[in-house]
Amino acid sequence: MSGTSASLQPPADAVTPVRHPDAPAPGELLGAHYGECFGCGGEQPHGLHLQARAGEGVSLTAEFAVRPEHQGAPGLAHGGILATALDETLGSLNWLLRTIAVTGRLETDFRRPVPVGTTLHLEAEVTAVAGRKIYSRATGRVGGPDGPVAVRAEALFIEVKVDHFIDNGRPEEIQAAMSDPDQVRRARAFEVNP
Ligand SMILES: CCCCC/C=C\C/C=C\C/C=C\C/C=C\CCCC(=O)SCCNC(=O)CCNC(=O)[C@H](O)C(C)(C)COP(=O)(O)OP(=O)(O)OC[C@H]1O[C@@H](n2cnc3c(N)ncnc32)[C@H](O)[C@@H]1OP(=O)(O)O
Repeated sequence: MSGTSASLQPPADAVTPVRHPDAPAPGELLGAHYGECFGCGGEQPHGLHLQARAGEGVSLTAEFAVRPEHQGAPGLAHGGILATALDETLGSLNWLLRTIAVTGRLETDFRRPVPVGTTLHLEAEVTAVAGRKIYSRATGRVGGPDGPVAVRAEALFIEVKVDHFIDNGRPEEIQAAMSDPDQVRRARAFEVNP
């Protein structure tokens, strides 16, 4: 990684991340955090349909199948779409901490082009936690889970309360989400983070 900015360096008092005891077991699919999510939602026809699987510790893997609708240059994935795949993968890590958090900063390196028709094999881990700040990194490989690195990212996520979404989201979608008891129960349970 070249030239990561200072705000992505954990402070001296940062602690090692701790996997929540109720986190999905290694190998288990995490499932979508919201059905309409562009990154992971099964009900989002335009989305990436990324599926993340819990790894050991506070890590996970995910796969992104690059389709023709993801092109930037002819036959190649758009860089912003690849950044989205990285963002979603990194965001999914917070599930293992049982913390609700949003992306504050995302720095991405694009090292190799990613052709349409290939699968991007992603892996991500939380590296440190300092108060509400969650530091993480991810890589995406082509040609298999051990293939060459095509993209890399480092990120800072910031923990938020459920009210972050209620206060800022569009009322239509918030009302729909709040009428889904599973969504509300899960979000509130994560907020308490016992
Ligand atoms: C019932 C309804 C249910 C709805 C819930 C549904 C589902 C919920 C479940 C999970 C969903 C969660 C996330 C989705 C998961 C994956 C999707 C991919 C992730 C995303 O796509 S997510 C969207 C993009 N994301 C944003 O939409 C964020 C916009 N943003 C803000 O909303 C604010 O900006 C916020 C909240 C981030 C902070 O605001 P704030 O007022 O709470 O706190 P503050 O500003 O004090 O920052 C605290 C400390 O972080 C440092 N800090 C902040 N930002 C920094 C930066 N950029 N660089 C370096 N340091 C930074 C400060 O410097 C300070 O540091 P210090 O404490 O040392 O002073």
